[in-house]
Amino acid sequence: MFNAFYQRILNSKLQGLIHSLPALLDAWYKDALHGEFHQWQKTLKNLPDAQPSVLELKDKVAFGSADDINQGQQKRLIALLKNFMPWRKGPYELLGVDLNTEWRSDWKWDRLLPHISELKDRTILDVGCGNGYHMWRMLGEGADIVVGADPSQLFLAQFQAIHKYNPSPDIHLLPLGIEQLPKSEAFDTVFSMGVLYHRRSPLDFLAQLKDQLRNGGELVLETIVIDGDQNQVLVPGERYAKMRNVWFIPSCDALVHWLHRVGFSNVKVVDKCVTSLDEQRKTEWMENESLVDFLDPADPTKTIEGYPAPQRAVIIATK
Ligand SMILES: Nc1ncnc2c1ncn2[C@@H]1O[C@H](C[S@+](CC[C@H]([NH3+])C(=O)[O-])CC(=O)[O-])[C@@H](O)[C@H]1O
Repeated sequence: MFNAFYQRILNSKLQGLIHSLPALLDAWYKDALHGEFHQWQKTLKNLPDAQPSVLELKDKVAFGSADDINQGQQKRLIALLKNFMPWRKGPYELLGVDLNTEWRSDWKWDRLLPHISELKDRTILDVGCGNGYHMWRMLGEGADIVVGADPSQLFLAQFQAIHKYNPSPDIHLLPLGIEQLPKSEAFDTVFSMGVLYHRRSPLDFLAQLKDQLRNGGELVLETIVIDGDQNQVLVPGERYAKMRNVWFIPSCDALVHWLHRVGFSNVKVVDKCVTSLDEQRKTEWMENESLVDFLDPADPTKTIEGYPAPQRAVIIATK
C-alpha cells in the first residue's frame, strides 16, 4: 500500500526512514486495521474515473469541474463520498461537488501562511494531518514533498478519495501517531495543528516534533490556549467542549516557555483568535454536533462544561 512512498523517498532527504517504516506500516496493515477499512477500500475502487481539467491548490483545493463527468457519475461520486462521513477538514471541490466540511480549514491556513518560512522546495511533515487538507495547501506553496501522519483510518480513506483525482507522487499520508515515528531529523518544516491538547505528555510531544526537524528547521504549532501567564495551564475534567481526550490547554506564555525548555529558539506567537461559529459548524457532510453544541447557550464565551471557549494560537519556533 505504501510502495509509492518508499520509491519517492529513496534518494531524498527522507531515505533514512526506509530502514524503519516498512516494518511499522506492515505491522499496521496486519494488526491495526479497523473493521470498516476494507469496506472503505472497496468504496474507493468504485469512485468514478475522471480526468480533472484543472488542479487548483494555491487558493483552494479544487480538482476538476462538473463538466469533467456526466450527471450520473456525479451522483455516484456524491453517494460514495458520503460513505466516508463525517467530513471534518476541508473544504474541497471535486469534479463540481462542493464538499463543504465541518471546518473552514482554509481560514486557519490563511491566518498562518503570512508568518511562516516559504515552503518552496521544502520537505514537510504534518503531524495530525486529518484527511490532509493543509497538506494540499503546502503542495500549493511549492513544497518538494509533504508527508502526513495521522492514526485515523477514516481520514486515510478520505485522503485516498481526494488523491485519486490528483495522484501527485509528492504527497503521502502515513497512518501512524507521532509517538510511532522513528526519529528522522530530516524535515525542513514540521506542522502540528490541533494535536497538542490530545497528548497526555505535552513536553514529550514537543520533543518528538523536534526529533523530526533538521537543525535550523521550523516548527509550526497550533493548539487551543487559555488566557494567563507562564504558569497557567488548564487540565480539564473528563470533557472539554464535549471532547473526552483533552489533557493540557496552556496559556500562550506557558507554551512559549515549554518550547524554550525543550530547546527551541526564536519562539513567536504569531496568531491568536477565538474560534467562530462560522469556522466550525454542522454541514450536509458532517451532521453530528459541532461548536454551537459545545458552548454554553447562555454564554458562548464558555464551553458547556464552564471552561473558557476554544481560542487557538499559532506559534512558530526554530530547532
Ligand atoms: N498521536 C497522534 N499522532 C498524530 N496525530 C494524532 C494523534 N492523536 C490524534 N491525532 C490526530 O490529530 C488530529 C487532530 S484534528 C486537527 C487536524 C488538522 N491538523 C487541522 O488543524 O485541521 C483536531 C481535532 O479534531 O481536535 C486528528 O486527525 C487525530 O486523528
